[in-house]
Formats: sequence, C-alpha cells, structure tokens
Amino acid sequence: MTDRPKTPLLDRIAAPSDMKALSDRELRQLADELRAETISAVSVTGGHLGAGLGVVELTVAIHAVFDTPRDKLIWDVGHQCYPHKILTGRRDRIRTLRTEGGLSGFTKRSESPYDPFGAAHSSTSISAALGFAAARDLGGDPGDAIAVIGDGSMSAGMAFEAMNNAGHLKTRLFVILNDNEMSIAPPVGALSSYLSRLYAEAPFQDFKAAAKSAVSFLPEPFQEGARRAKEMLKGMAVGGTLFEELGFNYIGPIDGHDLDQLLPVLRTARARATGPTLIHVLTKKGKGYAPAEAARDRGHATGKFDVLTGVQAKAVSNAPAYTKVFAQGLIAEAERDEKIVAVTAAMPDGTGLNLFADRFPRRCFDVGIAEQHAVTFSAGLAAGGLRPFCAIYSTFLQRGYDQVVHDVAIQRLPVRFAIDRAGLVGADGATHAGSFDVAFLANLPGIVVMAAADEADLMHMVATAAAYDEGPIAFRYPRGEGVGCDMPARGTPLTIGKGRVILEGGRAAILSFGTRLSEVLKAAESLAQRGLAPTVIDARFAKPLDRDLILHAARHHEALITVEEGAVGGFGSHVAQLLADEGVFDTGLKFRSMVLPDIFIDQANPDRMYQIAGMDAAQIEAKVLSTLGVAMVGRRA
Ligand SMILES: Cc1ncc(C[n+]2csc(CCOP(=O)(O)OP(=O)(O)O)c2C)c(N)n1
Ligand SMILES: CC(=O)[C@@H](O)[C@H](O)COP(=O)(O)O
Ligand SMILES: [Mg+2]
Repeated sequence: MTDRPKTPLLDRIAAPSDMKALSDRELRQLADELRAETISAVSVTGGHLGAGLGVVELTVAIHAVFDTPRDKLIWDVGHQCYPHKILTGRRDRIRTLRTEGGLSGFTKRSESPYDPFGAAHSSTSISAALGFAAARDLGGDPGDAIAVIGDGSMSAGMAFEAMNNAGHLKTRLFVILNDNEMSIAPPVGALSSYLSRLYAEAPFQDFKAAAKSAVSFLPEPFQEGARRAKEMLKGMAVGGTLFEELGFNYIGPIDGHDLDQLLPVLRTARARATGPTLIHVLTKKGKGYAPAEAARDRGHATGKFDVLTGVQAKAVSNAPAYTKVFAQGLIAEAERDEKIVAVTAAMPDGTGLNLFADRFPRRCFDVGIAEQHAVTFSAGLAAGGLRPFCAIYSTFLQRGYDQVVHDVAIQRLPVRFAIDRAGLVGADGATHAGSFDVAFLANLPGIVVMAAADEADLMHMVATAAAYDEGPIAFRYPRGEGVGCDMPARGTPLTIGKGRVILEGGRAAILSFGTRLSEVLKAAESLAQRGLAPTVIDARFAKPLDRDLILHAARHHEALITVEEGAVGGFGSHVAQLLADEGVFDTGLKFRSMVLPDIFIDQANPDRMYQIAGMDAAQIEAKVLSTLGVAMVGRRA
C-alpha cells in the first residue's frame, strides 16, 4: 500500500485562527510550506524576497501566539509581509503582488483588517504600535500592539523617538527587533555594531543573553514550551542594555528561525508582560533559498526568477539607467574636485553611490536610514567647506523636509540634492512615488530646482550642481532607463535658469519639465501631422524660471501647456504665478497645466501609471487640441 500524499497544512489556513489548532510540530511544517509558497509567488511577480524569507518562522509564531487582527501586528516598512499576507486570507491573490489591481507589496489598511497600519517607508512601526496601545488604554480598540522592526529600520531617529515615548508611557507594547544584520546593503553605524555586540558576547545558542527585567515575568509553566522558556531566561541577568535603559523589558537574543525558541518566548511574553517589551530576534535575510542567501543584497529585491536556478529574467535595454548616469557623472566631477563628497541614507546601490564609494571610499557617507540627518549632515559638510551631493529618492526626501528648509535653505548652504526616483515608480506604488519634491522645494527662497529631460541632460545637471556654490541646488530624474540619446564625454554646466527650445511651432507651446519630454515630442509629432506643430520647450528649471523664454512663448502663442511629473504646486504653478503677475492672462492666453492628478495612484507599470495620470503622449495631444478648441477627429496612428 502506498502512502497517500499529505494535504499541505497551508491549504487548511484561511486565517490565522486556523493555526490555533496546530501543534508546534505542525507549525514547523507550516513554516516550511509558507517559505516554499513565498518563493514560488515572488518567482512569478518579482519583489521583495529576502526580508520575507527571513521572517517566515517569526510570522508563523506571531500569528500562532497572538490573536490577530484583534491584536495589532505592525510590520515596519512592510517589505517582509508576503508570508503574513499568505496566512491572512490573501494567498489566492499572492501572485498578483505589486501588479496593477493586485496586492500591494507592502501592508495596506484598505487591503485587509490584518494590516492595521500601512507602511513602506521605514521606522514608523513603534510609533504606530504605541498609538494603538495608548488608544486601547483610553478605551479604543482592544488588543495588544506588536511592532516588528528590522535592525536597519531601528537606526532611524523615529524609532528612537517612539521608544523614548514608550519608556515614558510604560504601557504594554511589544517590539520585536528582527536583527538580520542587513539593511538593503550591509548595515552601518554604531547601533548596528552595538546589536552585534549584544549577541557576540552572549550568543543565543547558549541562551545567555536576556535582561534582568525579563525574569520578572517568567511564566507559570503552562506548557512544555514555557518551561523551556523559563530555563532560557533563568540566570540571564545581563541587564543594562540600551533598550532597558530606555524603559523596555529586553528579551533575547533568540534564534528567529527556531520555533522551539520563538513560540515559548512569545507565549511567555504575551502571558506575562506588563510594560514595553523588546524581543530581540536573530534571523537571516533570504533564509532557506540559496540564491537569495548568496546574493549581495540577500535577495532584498528581485525580478521574476526561475525557482530552480534563481536566475532572474532581465529587461533588455541599451539605454543606461539614470542612476548610473548620475553616479558616473558625479565620479567624473569628483575626479577633478576633491571637495566633492556624497551622502546616502542607506541606499548606496539604489542611488548609485556604491560606485562612488568604490572610487572614493573616504568621500562617501552612508548614514543609515536617517534622511533627516543626511540632510543636516550635508549642510554641515557644506558649511565646513566641502561640496556635498546628498542623493536621496524623492519619496524619502519628504522625511528631511524641515532640515532642507531650516538647515539648508535658510542658511543658503550649497547642498546639492540628487533626487532619484522622481515621478511615478511602478511596482512600489503610491508610497514610493516621487510626486511632491518640486512642489515642496521650488517654493523655498534661494533654491535652484532642475529636472533632467534625458540622461545627457542629467550629466549636465550634475556638472551644474558641482559648479554652483551660491546656495542649495536640486536636480531630479526618474527610476529606470534613459531614452538612449547621445551622451557627452562630460557634463557642461548649464546657465542657471535657462531652458532650451526643442521645436519651433505655431499656435501652441508645450513647456515640458523633466522626462515627459519624450511623450511631449511624440504628441508634437502627431500634432504636426494635423498641421498643428507646436513649439516644444524643455524648461530645465522650475526655479529660477526662465522668465524671458516663458513670457516670450506665452506672448507669441495662443495656448501654453505645461507638463511635469509632479503634483500641483510645482513647475506649472510657478509658471501660472509668473503669467498672472505679468498680466499675460489679461491678453487672453489659453493656459493649461498637466500635473499628476489629486489621487494616490496604486502600483502598475510606470507607463500605465502615467496613462492613469492622464499624462501620456495621446493625452498631451488631446490636451493641446482641447485647449486650442480643435475637435479630436482622425485619431493619431
Ligand atoms: C524612510 C525610508 N528610507 C529608506 C527606505 C528604503 N528601505 C527599504 S527596506 C530598507 C532596509 C531595511 O532594513 P531592515 O529594517 O533591517 O529590514 P530587512 O530588509 O533587513 O529585513 C531600506 C533602506 C525606506 N523604505 N524608508
Ligand atoms: C522597500 C523599499 O523601500 C525599497 O526596497 C524600494 O522598494 C527600493 O526601490 P528601488 O527598486 O526603486 O530601488
Ligand atoms: Mg535588517
């Protein structure tokens, strides 16, 4: 007689409540199945693989022990939440991750009650969890609040602001520190070294490291696992950890892949904890999938791949990525100017500064996930006589806004902001869209704000920023490949506040700011076929505006249309202000401004996102026609 194949346990889990009936042995099997399912799903969708694989056992243990969604489980960043999504009723849609209409790649309140708090930017989880705990204490939603935060995310100021507050409020709150000794890149900084010391001195294998305060809630031995936990915690009076000094009970470090440690410790903590409690869990990013474990980034983010070989599908393009053009341009400038230095907030590879660091290790600073600090640190570097390039994604620069205003702009310090991922980014969705930087920068007195229309222009903007010492200067460029234009041998500094005329045309002028220029040119071609060839201008500068060029265009055309990859309040708004101030509207100019719509656009491929935004070539053409009052007959081919 042959053994009947066993039904996978995962098939029996429609919700975490189904896990309550499973034995610890079955939970171990469930974890193995969950890991396989996560790998299979990401092989189809691409996405954040390594972080999720590292928390498979932790995810199972938390859902087995706590009572979600009554208990609020908050994943920091949320890039590790795919296993959580599989266990919380979203397995049937897991192969739609990060695609249009599919599941978000992060936690999202509108997606599931098991996602009590959305994320994607880091280091927010402890604040949010503490908010839930304080709300509970004042009669709001009942249940525990559990923040799971990585060692990289723990380095950000916000995490410490939250711990500072939690230690003061003293309410019951769980923080699980998922320490895999990785950020996207290897982690940097004194906190990272401190965490390493915590377990280097008392490795979890010996169960030696735990805090005095953890002993105070040792369990009644309510089952086998808890007795084991008691043994683990007994005599571990290390004490004095940073977390204890901040008012937390500290438990750990424990092996985050060993359910025989995780389950009893979480059960014990849940049964007995009274105040803020930090459980220090050691994990391996990419755990259980050899290609991820072996990768430099431990499989942090991946394209679609073949599960057996780990080989990723590659997009074919001959055009260089903007990020690489920026890095090469900066290296070229830095070869000639030893005062040029570069700053990244935990994104060396994403910003291309890994290349700069290879060439100039002492002139490149990775400050960890600390955008606020990165900006003010850059201000200090500038005040100290250097020429800092602070390279931050548009979306993450939002976090350093007050520093841009207070520390950089008011003091007119020449910090160069290299703003990558400007505009809509695709699969990461609304949380990562670079929609607001022009609006929040160009209103600052004395700043220069540029947008590259193509990769050659980006080279020139790097050179422009390197040569500009009068105050802050920013240049933005999108995620992905350039248009494949001819590249100059090196960048040439642009004249500040001067745009360029690309095409001379008739009734309408299109003022483009940034890489929509390629779509504008397609629209212009189609309009030309209708006998309505427009003037096309690449504005290059949102601040200072090229007043002469814009006013001339406004006065010599029937219609003026601005186009930009940003929200209202940016380039188009500044142009409108200029035209209004100069009385140009009084003469009957037809003016329209094409900006990102007043909605957060969910993930899709970038072209589709711009179509949803109403900003592709056909929609630009339609806007020109409707502005001129020309009927849209005979659609363009
Ligand atoms: C404010 C902010 N800055 C940068 C990032 C980009 N980012 C996403 S995940 C990550 C690394 C997080 O490391 P860690 O918290 O240790 O999680 P792990 O990936 O190691 O599980 C970074 C830098 C972000 N999401 N938010
Ligand atoms: C989770 C996170 O914030 C990053 O991993 C982000 O997804 C990186 O985006 P890029 O792929 O554009 O570098
Ligand atoms: Mg980490």
